[in-house]
Amino acid sequence: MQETNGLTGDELCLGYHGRRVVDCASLHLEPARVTALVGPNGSGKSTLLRALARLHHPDAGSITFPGGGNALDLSAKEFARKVTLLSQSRPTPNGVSVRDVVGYGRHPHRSRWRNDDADGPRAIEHAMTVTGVTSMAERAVDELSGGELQRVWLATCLAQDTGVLLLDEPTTFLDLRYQIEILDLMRELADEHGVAVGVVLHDLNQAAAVADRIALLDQGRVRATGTPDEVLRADALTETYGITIEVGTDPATGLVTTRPIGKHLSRVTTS
Ligand SMILES: Nc1ncnc2c1ncn2[C@@H]1O[C@H](COP(=O)(O)OP(=O)(O)OP(=O)(O)O)[C@@H](O)[C@H]1O
Repeated sequence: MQETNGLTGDELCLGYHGRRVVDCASLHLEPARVTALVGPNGSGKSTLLRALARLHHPDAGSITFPGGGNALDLSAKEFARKVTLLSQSRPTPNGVSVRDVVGYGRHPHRSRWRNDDADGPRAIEHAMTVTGVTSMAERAVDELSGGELQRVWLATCLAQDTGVLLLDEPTTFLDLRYQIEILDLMRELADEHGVAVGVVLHDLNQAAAVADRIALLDQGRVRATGTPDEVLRADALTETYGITIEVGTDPATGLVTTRPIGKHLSRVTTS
């Protein structure tokens, strides 16, 4: 495991056009751990992740690597060798092949004047294999389905080969198989390669299953952080989401499970 993996946002204040949307939020992404950010729409998850990826400048607070190095001091290329973000939406280039888009991930590893990225071809092939896009390598990305494209962008991030991987709703658009494979991949990257993974997930049960730690955001504040058992509490979730959420234990796995209760359920619970 690389000891330099990991990233800490401390007391981050973030806003748009003077409107504060994240208020003194701290988030510690540990090496070899998956940290899930959960919370309602608009609670600030993407903004916080984007700030950690240096795509949103903080009004206050710090972003540091283990050992105290200031993430904001690095050049863009140095930073991109350490941290990557799979964002919710990226502009899709026209007529560019899947293999070439995945190759974009190697940009931080290439010098300006010559192609000296010896690990590049292996990293690109590996990233395409684990995301299941090898069979579409020569296709143009603008001809792919939403889920196929999501996997290509994930492959691009993996090819970047960073110690910190930030993923904003990576399972969106994906069918069940690829949702589960991406969760498995996150665990593998953390467990076998020591990567610090920070991931925004809406599915609380997926978060409980994959994450070592969960941060629950509520109106721009981190309401709770800890293990899934510590954070996924019925009272806190019900208050945060504004809907009754029951919490239990999955008898098959022993994992904490959550069940939002909607009126539609009365159709099956009353007869
Ligand atoms: N580009 C922007 N300009 C102005 N306000 C923005 C912008 N992006 C997000 N916001 C606002 O910032 C707040 C936090 O948004 P953010 O996208 O971080 O929330 P989120 O928790 O990721 O939400 P979701 O679950 O819907 O993706 C929201 O009130 C949102 O409307």
